[in-house]
Amino acid sequence: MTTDTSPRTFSRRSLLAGTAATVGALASVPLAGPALSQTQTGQPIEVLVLGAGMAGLTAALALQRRGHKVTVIERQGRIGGRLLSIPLGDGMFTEAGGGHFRSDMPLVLNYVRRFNLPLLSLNDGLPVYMVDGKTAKSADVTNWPWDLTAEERNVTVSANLNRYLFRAGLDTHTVLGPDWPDQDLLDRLDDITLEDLLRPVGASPAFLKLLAANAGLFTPYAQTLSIIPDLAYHFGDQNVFRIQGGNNRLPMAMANSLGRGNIVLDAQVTAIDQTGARIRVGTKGGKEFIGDAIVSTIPFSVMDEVEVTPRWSAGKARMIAEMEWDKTVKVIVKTQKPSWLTQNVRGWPMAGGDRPWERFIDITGNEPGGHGSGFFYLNGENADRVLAAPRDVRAQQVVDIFQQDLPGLLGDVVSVSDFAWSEQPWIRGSFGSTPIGGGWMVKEWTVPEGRIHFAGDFTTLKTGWVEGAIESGLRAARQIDPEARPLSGPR
Ligand SMILES: Cc1cc2nc3c(=O)[nH]c(=O)nc-3n(C[C@H](O)[C@H](O)[C@H](O)COP(=O)(O)OP(=O)(O)OC[C@H]3O[C@@H](n4cnc5c(N)ncnc54)[C@H](O)[C@@H]3O)c2cc1C
Repeated sequence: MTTDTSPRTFSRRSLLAGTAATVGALASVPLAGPALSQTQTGQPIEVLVLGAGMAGLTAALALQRRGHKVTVIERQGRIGGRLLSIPLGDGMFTEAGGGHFRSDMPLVLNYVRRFNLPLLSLNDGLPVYMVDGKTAKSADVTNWPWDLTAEERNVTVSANLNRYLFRAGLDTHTVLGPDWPDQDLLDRLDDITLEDLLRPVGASPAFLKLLAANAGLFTPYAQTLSIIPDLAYHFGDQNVFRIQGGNNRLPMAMANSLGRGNIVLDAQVTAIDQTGARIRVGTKGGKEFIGDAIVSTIPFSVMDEVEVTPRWSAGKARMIAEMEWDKTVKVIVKTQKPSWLTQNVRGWPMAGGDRPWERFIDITGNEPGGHGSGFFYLNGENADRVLAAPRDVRAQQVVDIFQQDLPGLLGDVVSVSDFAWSEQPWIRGSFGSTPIGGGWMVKEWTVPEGRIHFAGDFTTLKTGWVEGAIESGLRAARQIDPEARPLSGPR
């Protein structure tokens, strides 16, 4: 067995199709080797990091800084995972994955600052809603045509939500803390949907529909535990940013800092064996790596393609099998101008409704180029409908429905395309989240499996957010070396 750490080029390549599934069944074999891989002797060890997304790169940098030898093994021919920027021409970029950061994301912003990356400012939402066949602008709050209660009238969706969360004993600040939730809250929020939480404290069905139009149609039916941090980001802070030239510049900067020779691309991990004194990792192309500890950021949605020896413990096998993954299709639109601004409509989101287009997000902000830029966000049945349509027309169909519903809002459309997350073989989904009653996973994902430590935004309640990915990478690094730190900024 050899450890291959030879430098690779970072060229894009077509994605490999998945291998035959090798499902890790319930464990019957006890794990060999030490329970934790941390160097009790204080000596540097060799760590294999699986996945070159934000979680993996965070862990790798933090461990390298402590003197450990780190090799990042990445399935794709590119760095960044779900930070994936796509050029739109005229110097503009859109984002297939992570699209924006907020000023209440200290870990992300500190890395952005550390690498001196320029930020664009975006507008937060001043949307138009189309719900139950009725249309109203968010700005015209006094004239909303829906059957809201007296106390829900004349205030925004955000203000209503924050009031209801307060009544339910929550708020959009505390829930973003690293130690949230405590056991009592976890037990309370585990078995209920957001609707179950908000209806008893006064939320009307009409308000819940508007909330869904703003935050995604799945929102009222999601498990409260996993949706609350998501709502806290969307409704707790109004300062929205992205990186000029593409959010993918952040993981690229981290990869450069790590040293490209420490990252092996086009290497799909298919086997992990930790029965021996050292861990062995095999890839689809026949490469083999040896190390003392693993940080795995491989999304659980594709973990069935990895053969682990010994098999996963019962808890890990159940968590991997039961975590729920969204599909999410983005329909990407470039327009001649951001003409919606003249109609007093803008931002994240710019339009929301119970329509097949679901939500349009305006990410133009102060990006140079002069054009308008945005994307439709489609999940669940809306994503299914797009995915079932012929590939060459499916994105345009979404735009056509929107143009009929809200004529003139987009102005002249220059280009339309789509990006479907369920079609990416390296993840086969967009966001992983805990199902109703899945609160037990919150502890499970923090417990290492022998010498394998888990990271990835899906191993946090900040799933679907880069802040969660970074938090998880630091957690895994500290399990290996308690002194591991980010490059700068808060712990
Ligand atoms: C549609 C969408 C919109 C989003 N919007 C936002 C947003 O506005 N703001 C925000 O902060 N976040 C957003 N996010 C979330 C953000 O993109 C993620 O939190 C973050 O990029 C996840 O990083 P990660 O390292 O945890 O996982 P990933 O980036 O998924 O990294 C996992 C890596 O593992 C690799 N891998 C998979 N299998 C193997 C294998 N067998 N062997 C080796 N490597 C493997 C993958 O190729 C990938 O590079 C969005 C995500 C999506 C999908």
